[in-house]
Amino acid sequence: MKSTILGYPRIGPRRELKRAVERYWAGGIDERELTATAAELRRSCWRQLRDAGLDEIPSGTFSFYDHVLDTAVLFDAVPERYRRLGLGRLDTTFAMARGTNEVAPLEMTKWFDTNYHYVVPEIGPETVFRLAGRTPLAEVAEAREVGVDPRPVLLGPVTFLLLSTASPGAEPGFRPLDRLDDLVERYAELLGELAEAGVGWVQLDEPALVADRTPEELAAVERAYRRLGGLATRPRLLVATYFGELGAALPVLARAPIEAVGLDLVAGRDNLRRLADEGGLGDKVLVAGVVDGRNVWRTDLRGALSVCVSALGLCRELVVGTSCSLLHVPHDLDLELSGEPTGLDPSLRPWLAFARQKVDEVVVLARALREGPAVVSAQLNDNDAALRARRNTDWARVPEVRRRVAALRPEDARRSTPREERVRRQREVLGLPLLPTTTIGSFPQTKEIRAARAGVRSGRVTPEEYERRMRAEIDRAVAVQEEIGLDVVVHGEPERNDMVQYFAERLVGFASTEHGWVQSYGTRCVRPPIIYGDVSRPEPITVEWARYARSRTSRPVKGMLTGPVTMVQWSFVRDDQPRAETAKQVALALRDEVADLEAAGIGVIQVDEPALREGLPPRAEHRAEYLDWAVTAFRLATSGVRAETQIHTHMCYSEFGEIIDAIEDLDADVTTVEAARSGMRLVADLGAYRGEIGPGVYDIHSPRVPSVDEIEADLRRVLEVVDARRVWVNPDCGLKTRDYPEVTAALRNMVAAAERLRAEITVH
Ligand SMILES: Nc1nc2c(c(=O)[nH]1)N[C@@H](CNc1ccc(C(=O)N[C@@H](CCC(=O)N[C@@H](CCC(=O)N[C@@H](CCC(=O)O)C(=O)O)C(=O)O)C(=O)O)cc1)CN2
Ligand code: MET
Ligand SMILES: [Zn+2]
Repeated sequence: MKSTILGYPRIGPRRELKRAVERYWAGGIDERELTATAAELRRSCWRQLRDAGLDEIPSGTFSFYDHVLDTAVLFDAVPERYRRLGLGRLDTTFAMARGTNEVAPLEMTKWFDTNYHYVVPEIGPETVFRLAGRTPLAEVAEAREVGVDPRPVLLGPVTFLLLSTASPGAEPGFRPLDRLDDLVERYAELLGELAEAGVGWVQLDEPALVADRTPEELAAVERAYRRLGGLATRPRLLVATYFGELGAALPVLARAPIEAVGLDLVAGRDNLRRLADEGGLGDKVLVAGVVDGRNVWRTDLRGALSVCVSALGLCRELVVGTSCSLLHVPHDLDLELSGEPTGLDPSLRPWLAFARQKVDEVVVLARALREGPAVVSAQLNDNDAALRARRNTDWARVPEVRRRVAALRPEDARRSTPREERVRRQREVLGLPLLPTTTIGSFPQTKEIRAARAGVRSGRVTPEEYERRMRAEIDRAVAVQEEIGLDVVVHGEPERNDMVQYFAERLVGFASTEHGWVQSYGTRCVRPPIIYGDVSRPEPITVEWARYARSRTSRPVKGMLTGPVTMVQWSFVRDDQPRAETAKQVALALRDEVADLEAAGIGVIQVDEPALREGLPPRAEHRAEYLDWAVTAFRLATSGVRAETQIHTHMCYSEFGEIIDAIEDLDADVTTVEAARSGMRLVADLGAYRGEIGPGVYDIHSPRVPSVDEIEADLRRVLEVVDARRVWVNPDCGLKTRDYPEVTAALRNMVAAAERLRAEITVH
């Protein structure tokens, strides 16, 4: 009985990788220096896992940007337009991720239901799969240098193709999965080389199997693993699944000619029951994912042990593992300085485990199984005490918050005036032109803004000086918008470190970290807050900033909040009550903020819900329940306002169709969504949509400035489907990652495009 993890964070405990990559992009260091930093990070990670006593250590979980992109590059699935740039491997990879002046980047989308984004590979009939590099072998050699014989991790071929999109030139019926057999041959080649290098085990990740899959897709899984399992020389194969229940894919893997299956026993609690029903794994190894890779709570070790014990009879051998890669949790709890003003509350610390601590947990569990619980009794008792303290604490429960939630009535989640009447009244008070222009909220987070924030934390900048600088930033953002002629103005969010963390720091029930960084995409990271207790709002959060912005312009100012679903989804949530309950508490805190903004004369209020789609469960059977509480939470937050107050919401993802009814159900007056980055595909779903809608016409993820013609063409496509009186003109998302010069140029073009169209449309 051994211990393992499915993957480890790669940005480095101090975000060393982020800094190095961004310096490389800026021309500050060369490729040699960048790769040296990366190699050192990998080595120190392996040493740490080795010293922790982890039995089976993964390799190949490092990436400069994204592991799905790396898989595409490894198998040479590089679209011709990037190949033509004639760049080296690393720069080609970065060009695919970020674009260049000549070529737009590949699309990027959410990795299952997480806040991690992957780069979407483009696969067509023309793609020639070829083993274009030997990174997995090189990393094995590197790990061996520090005394670790690793288990290379590869994204499995089925998940890789299911996550890919058809290349633009492909015939309408083509699906990337059609290319499975060709791709599997290249995996076979790689497995052969790894075997030759003496690699004992390889992990193939197939998380796509926890979503609903067609019989045809399951047949593809069967075919792929029959082929790979049937190779004469190959390492033993672990097929790892995570983020939920395997369902019908479980028997397929159970009978495949592979040596081990990884099951998520945290998000997929039902996996074991199903496995028992199917008669177990036979002579296969089970990697039992009992330590949660998606949350930061300390594992209930005795509970996890009993899960493992109940699984012992279902497999030949059990390996204790994490439920998924630890990519989704911060590096190391020990980096948090408790007691400092910004630090983690010391009383929370014994309840928590970050990646490094989770490694210790799997090691302890494996020892307990191997040698009996007595040998780790000290750890088990310490764990009991921490869990007991958490259960019995009184500061996580606030009776007033609970009473308020219990007293909610259905009408609290309903606006008192029907949409049509609201539209009429809002039109009167706001007096906006046809095709009103606006932005999504944030303006560039400049170096100066971040330095000011770092300064006020360290005491080098006084709070008064900080406030003065933020007001100056608001002045700047407002002046730019007025000068360009945007109809609904925002304050620009300079005072926010992050749209979730900023609110979390000001709400009771949330804790924030100093170093708890988690990769979101590429070099961009977030510090997800920790919801440990009942949530309430001690005082107004955004009102003074909004009021200030309002005093600087005669145009309507849009107040800006992060919605309850997103606050929950992008935080580490408490696991002692349903998410729905937590979301209601957050919603009520936001409802008060909405009311205060309205009272301060802010007539347009945006409540962002970019995580609404992402939270959708992978299996259809769980979706209605999720959408029900998610929609209710949003409505609780927003429905307390007068008919004249215009509620906006914003979402930045492209798969709009699937949840369009739920979005309609939010009953927001205006919804702005991502569209440009995904080629305005969502327009197809808008036919039946009744609310006002702003499909993004400017892809903010790229430094490219869209031309007036381009924006106009995108708008025309929207106007073919949606009545002009319901169309707004805005970018895909906030502008915080961009610079002022490109933002000004792009917004100018956006306003010009709106003006051109207004001039030709007559509305009756
Ligand atoms: N939580 C969340 N999830 C999201 C999004 C989002 O905005 N928030 N947007 C979507 C895309 N994801 C994104 C995730 C992160 C960032 C982003 O810009 N992150 C910043 C960090 C933002 C932040 O927390 N900033 C802090 C800390 C900044 C910092 O690094 N400070 C320096 C010091 C700065 C200096 O002296 O100049 C340091 O601590 O070392 C602040 O501004 O205060 C980054 O990685 O660079 C953007 C998009 C989806 N998911
Ligand atoms: C990821 S959605 C971002 C919404 C937020 N209001 C912003 O503009 O940054
Ligand atoms: Zn957005």
